[in-house]
Amino acid sequence: MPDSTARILILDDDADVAYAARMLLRRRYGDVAVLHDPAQLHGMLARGGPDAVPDVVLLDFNFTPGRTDGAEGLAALDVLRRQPRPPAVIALTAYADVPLAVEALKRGAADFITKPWDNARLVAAVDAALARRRPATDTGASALMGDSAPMQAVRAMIAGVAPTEANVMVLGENGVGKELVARALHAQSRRAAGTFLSVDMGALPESTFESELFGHRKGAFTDAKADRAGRFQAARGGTLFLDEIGNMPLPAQAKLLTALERREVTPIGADRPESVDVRIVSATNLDEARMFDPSVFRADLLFRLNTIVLRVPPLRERPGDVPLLLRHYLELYEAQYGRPARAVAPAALAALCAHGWPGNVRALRHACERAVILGAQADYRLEDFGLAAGGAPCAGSAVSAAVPATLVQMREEATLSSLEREAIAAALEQAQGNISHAARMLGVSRAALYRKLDKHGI
Ligand SMILES: Nc1ncnc2c1ncn2[C@@H]1O[C@H](COP(=O)(O)OP(=O)(O)OP(=O)(O)O)[C@@H](O)[C@H]1O
Repeated sequence: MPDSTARILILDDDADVAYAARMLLRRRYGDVAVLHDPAQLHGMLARGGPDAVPDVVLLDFNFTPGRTDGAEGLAALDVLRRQPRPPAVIALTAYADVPLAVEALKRGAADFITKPWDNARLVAAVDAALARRRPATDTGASALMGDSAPMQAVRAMIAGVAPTEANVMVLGENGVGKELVARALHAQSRRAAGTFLSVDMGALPESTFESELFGHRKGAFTDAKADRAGRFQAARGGTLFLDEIGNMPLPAQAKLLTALERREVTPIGADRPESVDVRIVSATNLDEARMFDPSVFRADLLFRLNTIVLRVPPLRERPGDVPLLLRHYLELYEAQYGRPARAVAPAALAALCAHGWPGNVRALRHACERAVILGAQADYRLEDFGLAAGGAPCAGSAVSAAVPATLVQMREEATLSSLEREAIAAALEQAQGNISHAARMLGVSRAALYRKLDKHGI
């Protein structure tokens, strides 16, 4: 498949060769640049920024007339391989020089091609190099399900905004899929091969905020036993997802603002700042009126973060997505628990589509898991999902009982782990999918609850 976002660089001193390669490749790939001298490569890399390093480099090995030892190309290859996100390099050699090609492969080239090349072979080599460099990701838009008009609009907006460098603020209630949207933005961006790092801003204690985000130097404070990179440095070249941004204390907001304004951070104990190249995607479940309240959020920080605002609609505004999501999560849990595939009874499906879903897709997911475990009929009935008509959990259902009551319902086969899982599910139900509230109910931090959600696959 041609990749219209791929960036290719041809580094060859022979203008005719470079022209021919460019004409061939620009029909398939987004951006095909040509340089004639390795010295120009240094200039390009020194400029920095996410576009400085291409995805694939077609690299000639001899530049000075009369030279055939390949040393200039090998030196350029070493420079490229030392980049934080090195491009895939395809060695071009005019001499069918096998020892040189082998040396290039040993030093990290992805492939080699001899000149004059076969067009189909060159395109295949570039495609293969790109595929290896961009790992397939299923956490992007494909995981963001829903064909309703509002979700199609969200997807179209992701596709439009992702390739830009604009900071994006994702707004929406708990459980609507804000993190999935952030991941899709990253997966469809030019930074896709870089890191996607998620930070729960609401859970960062004020005392360690700076060290967590910006890093510290050994000895900067009593516990600083070694240098430590912050999240900004760790996400270099990638996307930093600042989740629950609306829960940040005001002093922490001031520090974040300074970092974003200057595009540099100073680790605690360091005497000079470090520039950081990250794209910021942030998210909050606060509504816009709250975000514009200066006692909650600094306006100057808000304007830095919300260059683009992407609203993810609550599930009740897109009931057309409910059948697809039900099918997806029922099948997922049927497979996980080894239960037979069952259909949702028509009356139950109608009621589930009309349900308010206050905890949004996360609550639907939990309801599906409950139905798979507890459903005892040939098809799923409404009561299997543990929901009441208004959107609140059904009174008297096991998972909607208060957390301690759930814990008291000790069954013979119950393990500590299964009890923990039930307690978490019950707390999430009661908190209607609000992670902060559920964490408070369970007496753990949000970060700890997220770890437990991961552990239990919730
Ligand atoms: N459109 C969707 N398709 C499939 N699964 C979804 C979708 N939206 C959300 N989910 C699932 O719902 C759960 C919650 O999603 P996510 O964490 O992205 O929501 P959130 O808005 O970031 O929540 P919170 O505000 O509570 O952090 C996850 O299990 C996610 O996989």
